[in-house]
Amino acid sequence: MQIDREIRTLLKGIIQKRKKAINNAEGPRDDLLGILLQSNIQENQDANIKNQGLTFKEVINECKIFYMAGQETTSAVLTWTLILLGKHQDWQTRAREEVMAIFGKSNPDFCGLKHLKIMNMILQEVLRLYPPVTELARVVHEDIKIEDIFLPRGILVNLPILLVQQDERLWGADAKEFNPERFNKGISKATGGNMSFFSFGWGPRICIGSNFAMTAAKMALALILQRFNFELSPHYTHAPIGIGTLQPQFGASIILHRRVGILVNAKVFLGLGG
Ligand code: HEM
Repeated sequence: MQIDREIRTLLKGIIQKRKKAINNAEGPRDDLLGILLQSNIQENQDANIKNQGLTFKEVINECKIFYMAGQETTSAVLTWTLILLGKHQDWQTRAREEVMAIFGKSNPDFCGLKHLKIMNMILQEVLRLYPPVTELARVVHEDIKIEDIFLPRGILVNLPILLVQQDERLWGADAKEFNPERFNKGISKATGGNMSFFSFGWGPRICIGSNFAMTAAKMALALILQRFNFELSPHYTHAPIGIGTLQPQFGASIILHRRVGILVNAKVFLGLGG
């Protein structure tokens, strides 16, 4: 695959540059790439810890995973949030009022983000309706019976996140509608204790970046809400498609109206399609 080759070449260049900097006692060592490389350097230097550190290939793979798992997913959530808030102006207003009450015109900070309850409800609802990862797969390693379902060893089980999270039997008649209010009293109240909301996965392999992703999404959204009113362009066509992550197939045209001073209109194009 050409894209894979290109990504690897690109990453190799970045990694080798950093490795050189580390060898010359320059550049940070305590960020993610620095830590991964430290492990690779030890693997190469110390024969006693062979196979305990990361090989160069593994460092490249980790960088790839973190980019794909971290960047694509969070940007997809932000895209869907802008689409939904562009459509549901009442929730956009509520979110902005909350942001202005907490931060005013100051830059949002980490501490204040924790108090954004309405925004949290909105993001949960976006994650429920448009989970960036739409399904998970698990291989069954030994025969197992779950209630009256028998799963033989070796089969592949698909966990359809998107379908479960829009199932009327679990979420009620308005399951397919955008209603952040359902998360007003938290996730367990919204799910009624069912395992019906797992956009970040579940169990031992649950997403390790979920808090980081929520913080990044809240920060970006707070900055946007402070500065712009926005609406969906009349040209927007609703067509979610799963390619790696769940994306708006024809992109998301959003019309921004600057909030300070004279209103200045700007159009941004998010997601796929152009
Ligand atoms: C809204 C954003 C995100 C969503 C919806 C999401 C979703 C998921 C899901 C569903 C899994 C579980 C995969 C499985 O069980 O097979 C997962 C795993 C993972 N996520 Fe995220 N993720 C997000 C953001 C991030 C961020 C920001 C990072 C890193 C900075 C990250 C890093 C990872 C990693 C490394 C794993 C693999 C964990 C393991 O296998 O033990 N994710 N993510």
